[in-house]
Amino acid sequence: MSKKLLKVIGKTNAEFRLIGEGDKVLVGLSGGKDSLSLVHALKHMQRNAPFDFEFEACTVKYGMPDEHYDFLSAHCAQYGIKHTVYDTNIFDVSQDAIRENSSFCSYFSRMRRGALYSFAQEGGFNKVALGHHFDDTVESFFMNMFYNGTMRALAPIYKTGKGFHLIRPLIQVRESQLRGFAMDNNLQVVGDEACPAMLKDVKMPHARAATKEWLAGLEQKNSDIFKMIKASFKHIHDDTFLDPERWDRDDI
Ligand SMILES: Nc1ncnc2c1ncn2[C@@H]1O[C@H](COP(=O)(O)OP(=O)(O)OP(=O)(O)O)[C@@H](O)[C@H]1O
Repeated sequence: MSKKLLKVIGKTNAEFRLIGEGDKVLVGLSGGKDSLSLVHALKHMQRNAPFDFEFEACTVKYGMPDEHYDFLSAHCAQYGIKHTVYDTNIFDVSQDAIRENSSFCSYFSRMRRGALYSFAQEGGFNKVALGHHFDDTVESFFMNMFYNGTMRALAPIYKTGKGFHLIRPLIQVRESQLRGFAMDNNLQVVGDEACPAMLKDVKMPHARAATKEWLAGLEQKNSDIFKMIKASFKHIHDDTFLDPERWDRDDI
């Protein structure tokens, strides 16, 4: 893993106090480049950080036909990472739960999150880590603004109310850095074939793809744009908007 990538992850960990002494962390491992990078980054952190923590990985299996994660378990075993494939019937249940042409992405993501949380609770983990990166949070920010009418991004850490925190150690890493890591190391990654929606006759989510494309176009014209967005995410003047709750009336 490049020093630059590890430095960003270490800095994020310190800045938002994500993982510390005595933590027991469960990593949601899809097998995609992001969560695979995450387990390797945590392995590095475990060897080098001045604090001790435990972590293991869990892959939620949807119960689709031909859904196998043996190579992922073998990969984890090779690097001494404990990995569990958590069997669910999410795919079967979804046949009734999702109407044709309705939003499947949020459904599967919600169900998957529920399964991961159950596994975390059963195993006594105090943190659950996901592989979201900086491009994800920027896309979510603009999608929330353009399609949901809210200003929110993806939090680096939050308390779930289920007895553990959800953390995103890669939240300041660019997606291209993770793609580079996977390619440089010839990692076999799980792609879209692991997405249950691929087997269903439902609408594909265009909003994220469109937002990604829009941002890529902007970055082509101004290569500093993501640096500027990151700076702006750290300098929020929340009393300059139109939300009355953000105003301190005594101050005006
Ligand atoms: N089947 C799964 N089992 C466990 N965790 C998962 C699974 N699918 C996704 N996750 C977790 O949720 C995060 C966000 O999921 P999403 O589908 O948006 O992934 P992604 O952006 O394609 O990332 P990745 O490259 O890790 O698949 C992943 O990075 C991973 O930590």
